[in-house]
Amino acid sequence: MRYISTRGQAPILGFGEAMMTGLARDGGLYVPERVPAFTREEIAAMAGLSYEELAFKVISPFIGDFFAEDELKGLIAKAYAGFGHAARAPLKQLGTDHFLMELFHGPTLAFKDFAMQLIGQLMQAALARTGERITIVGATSGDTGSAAIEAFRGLANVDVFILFPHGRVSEVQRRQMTTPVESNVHALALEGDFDDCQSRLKDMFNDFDFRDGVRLAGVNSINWARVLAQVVYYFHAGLALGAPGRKVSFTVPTGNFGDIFAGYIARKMGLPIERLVIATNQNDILDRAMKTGEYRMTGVDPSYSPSMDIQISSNFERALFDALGRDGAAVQALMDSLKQSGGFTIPAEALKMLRETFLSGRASEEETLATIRSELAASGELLCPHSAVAVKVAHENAGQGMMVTLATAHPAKFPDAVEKASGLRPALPPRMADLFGREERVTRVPNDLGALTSLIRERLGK
Ligand SMILES: Cc1ncc(COP(=O)(O)O)c(C=O)c1O
Ligand SMILES: N[C@@H](CCOP(=O)(O)O)C(=O)O
Repeated sequence: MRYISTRGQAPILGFGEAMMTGLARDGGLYVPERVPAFTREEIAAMAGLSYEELAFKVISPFIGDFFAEDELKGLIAKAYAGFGHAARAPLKQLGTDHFLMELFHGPTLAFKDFAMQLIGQLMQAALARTGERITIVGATSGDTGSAAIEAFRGLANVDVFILFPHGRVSEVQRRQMTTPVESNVHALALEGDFDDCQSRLKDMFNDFDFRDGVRLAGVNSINWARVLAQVVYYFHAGLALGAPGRKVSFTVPTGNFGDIFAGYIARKMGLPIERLVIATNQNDILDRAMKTGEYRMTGVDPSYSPSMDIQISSNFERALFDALGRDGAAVQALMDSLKQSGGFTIPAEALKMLRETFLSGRASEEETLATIRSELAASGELLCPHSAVAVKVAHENAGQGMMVTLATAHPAKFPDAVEKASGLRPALPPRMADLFGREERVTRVPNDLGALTSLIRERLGK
C-alpha cells in the first residue's frame, strides 16, 4: 500500500514511513493511493468477531508488509487491553431507529484512545526496529493531548510536547495533561485558540531544519494511522446492526473532521453507510460550508463543547482531495486561499460529490444543554456536550434508516456544562478520583513559532 499527499508534491511513502512522518513535506496530508474494498461476503463473514479481530481485518490491508500478521495481532491486543468495557465500543439504544455508540471507555475517557492506544503500540514497535528517538508534538483542543500523553508517557525514546489553548479546555482535560509526572511529558498552554495550536504545529513540520533536527513526529489526525484506527468502530457498529444486509447512517460530532473522515473511508471500503452527518456546535464552519458551498472563517467562540471549537478543520482537506478528483494542485489552491483570504468556494462538482455522502447540522449552546436534559429524561443517558450536539443533529436527520450517533467523550470530562444542563455532576472513575489533588506542571507559551521551537530544542538539549 502506497500513500500520496493531498497536495501532490511530496514523496510517495509506505505505511510505516507515512505513520512516522506525519504531515507530508508539501504541507498536505497522506492518504492511501487507493482504498481497498471488501466484498459483501467478506463483510458478512466479519459478523461475530471480537473488536480486536475486526480491527485486524479492517486495518491490515492498509499496512502491507510493514508488520507481520502475528506482530500486528499482538499490538492490537495490547492497545485495547486497558479499555473498561468488554465490547470496547458498546451500542446503547436511544430510540426505535437510533443508537448511541459509546467511544469513551478507554484510559482517558474519549474516542481518541481508540486510535492513540493503537498508534502508541505501532510506533513503539517501529522505533524498536531502528533504535531511533523521536519528538512528538501534538495540538489539542482537549482530548487528543491527554490521549497522546497516556499512550507515550514514560517511554525512553519519545518526548511528547502538547500545545493546548490556554483557558479553553475543561479543567478535567487540562489536569489530565498537566498532572502526569513523567519527565518526557511537556504540557504547553498557548496564548491562542486550537487553530493557533494546530497552525503552529503545521509550521513546525514545514520548518525542515527543526523537523529533521528533532525528528518530529505527529499524532494528530494529520497522521493517517490515526484515521485508520478509527475506521474499525464504524464496521463494529454497522455489523452489530445488520451490515451488510442493512444500511446504517452515522452522526458524528465534528471539529477537525478526522472522525467522520474515518466513516467516509469505511464507506469506501464497502460498509453500507447511507449518510454521514456532520454535527457542529456554534462554531459551524463545516455546516455552513456544506449548506452554502462557502468555507469561510468567521472566528471561534468558546463553547460548552470545547474540543470542537475549531474552524480550520484539518481533515476536510482529505475529503476535498477526493471531491476534486484527487487533483493536488486544486487542493493547494484552495488551501492557499484559506490562508490568504480566510476562505474558499468549494467548486460546484466537488460540493455535489460531498453532498452525496455528507449531511450536516449545528447545535447552539442552548440546544446543546437542552439535549443533555431531554436525552436524560427520554433514555436515561447522560451525554457529554459533544455527544449532545450530535444527538440533536441526529434527531433532525431522522429518516436516513438506522442511525448511530457517536458519543465521543465521557460526561465527567465536562462536569460544569453537564451539571448546568441536568443538575447532575458526573463523577470521574475511581482510578482518576484524585485528579484534582495532583500537582500540575505546565508552561505558558506565546503563539509564536520561533519561541516554541526554541523552547522545544532547549528542553531536548538540541
Ligand atoms: C469529545 C470530542 N468530540 C468530537 C471531536 C471532533 O472530532 P474530529 O476532530 O475528529 O472531528 C473531538 C475532537 O477531535 C472531541 O475531542
Ligand atoms: N478535538 C481534538 C482536536 C485535535 O484533533 P485531532 O483528531 O487532529 O488530533 C482534540 O481533542 O484535541
